This record gives sequence, structure tokens and C-alpha cells, in this order.
Amino acid sequence: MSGRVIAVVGPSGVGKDTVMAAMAARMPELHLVRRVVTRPASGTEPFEAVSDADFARREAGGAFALSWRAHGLSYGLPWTELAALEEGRDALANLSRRALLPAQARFAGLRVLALEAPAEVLARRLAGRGRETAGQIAARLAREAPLPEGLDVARIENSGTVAEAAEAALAALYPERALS
Ligand SMILES: Nc1ncnc2c1ncn2[C@@H]1O[C@H](COP(=O)(O)OP(=O)(O)OP(=O)(O)O)[C@@H](O)[C@H]1O
Ligand SMILES: O=P(O)(O)OC[C@H]1O[C@H](OP(=O)(O)O)[C@H](O)[C@@H]1O
Repeated sequence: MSGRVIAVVGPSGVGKDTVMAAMAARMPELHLVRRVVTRPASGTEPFEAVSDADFARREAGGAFALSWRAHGLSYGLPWTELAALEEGRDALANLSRRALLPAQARFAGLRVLALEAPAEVLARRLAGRGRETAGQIAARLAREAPLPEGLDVARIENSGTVAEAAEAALAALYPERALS
């Protein structure tokens, strides 16, 4: 049986990586997709940091199931990170909202987990994370990307605790889990 890709989306600072990690901690059979990003390595997300040239080479060689550009960076989901699907495991991937339509075309049965939080919460979190400059943070907060119609979307608020959001996300995606 094949697992499904769960695209985790939402504005910068909403807590995608944080909530994904909390979900996988509660449900270890979930696979966390390690992205390839043209950004220096940082502590907030276990991505693979590559140069622009390395990214371009791998993209041209067909190494990515999906790739996109945002914030002046390039992002890729390597095919090798999706092997867990063949074992029947679902895979959680942090995606751009603008990559959802190509993702739907690429991944049969795509599910979407859309995290939400008020603008002032996003601003506070991005400042607290300290990964971007003030100018970069302002650009991230100004970025709008409505979700395309017709997707299978679970919307979850992440303005309370991480644990609350992770539990709510798992309950929405796996309602049968609450019964076992
Ligand atoms: N529920 C929460 N309560 C308090 N802090 C949170 C919560 N969720 C996330 N954070 C914090 O907010 C910051 C942003 O979280 P995270 O990096 O996971 O967001 P993101 O959506 O992946 O952002 P980006 O798209 O910019 O990578 C981090 O410092 C994280 O620790
Ligand atoms: O605004 P949208 O298009 O939804 O997202 C754009 C990109 O920004 C975030 O990445 P990160 O904060 O650089 O890790 C998302 O994960 C996505 O890749």
C-alpha cells in the first residue's frame, strides 16, 4: 500500500517545521521529508543546504519530485526522501503554497495541512527565531499566497501551544487514531 504526501503550508513563521516535528514525535511512522534548500544550514529545520550550482545540477538531473523558488531561495523535495511512501508510510513535507498545484499533479492523494495564526503572532515568532533580517521578515510577512481551490485541506490554528496544534492536526488527518 502506498502512503500519501501531506503538504504542510502556511505563512512564514506559522510553525510548519515545529508542528511537523511534534506530529512525527507523536506518530513515529510519519516520515519527515528533508528538503534541499539553497540556504546556509540552520538549526530550525533539518534541511540539506546546497549551493545554487549544486541545486541546479540536481534539478536538471531529475533528482527532485518537486521544486520551487521563494524568498530568493530554491527548494527541492528529493525522490529519495519519498521512499517511505512505498512502505505505506505518509510523508510530511513543508511546501510553498504556490507549489500546491504542481504537487497535486505529482502526488496522487495529496493532502494539505494549512496552519494558521494571526499576523502579530507571525511577526513575533519570526523576530524571535532570528534567522532573517528585519527587511527579510517584513517581506515574508507581506507575502500573500491564497490556497488553490479543490484541494483536500485540513486547516489548523497554531496560536496556542505546539502540542495543541500537533494533536489537532493528527486528529484532523487521522480521525480513526482517536478511536484506537
Ligand atoms: N505554537 C507555538 N508557540 C510558540 N512558538 C512557536 C509555536 N509554533 C512555532 N513557534 C516558533 O515560531 C518560530 C517559527 O516556527 P517555524 O520555523 O516552525 O515556522 P515555519 O512556518 O516553518 O516558518 P518558515 O516558513 O519561515 O520556515 C520558531 O521559532 C518556533 O519555535
Ligand atoms: O509563502 P509560501 O510560498 O507559501 O512559502 C514559501 C517558502 O517559504 C517557506 O520556506 P522557508 O521559510 O524558507 O523555510 C516555505 O516552506 C516555502 O518553501
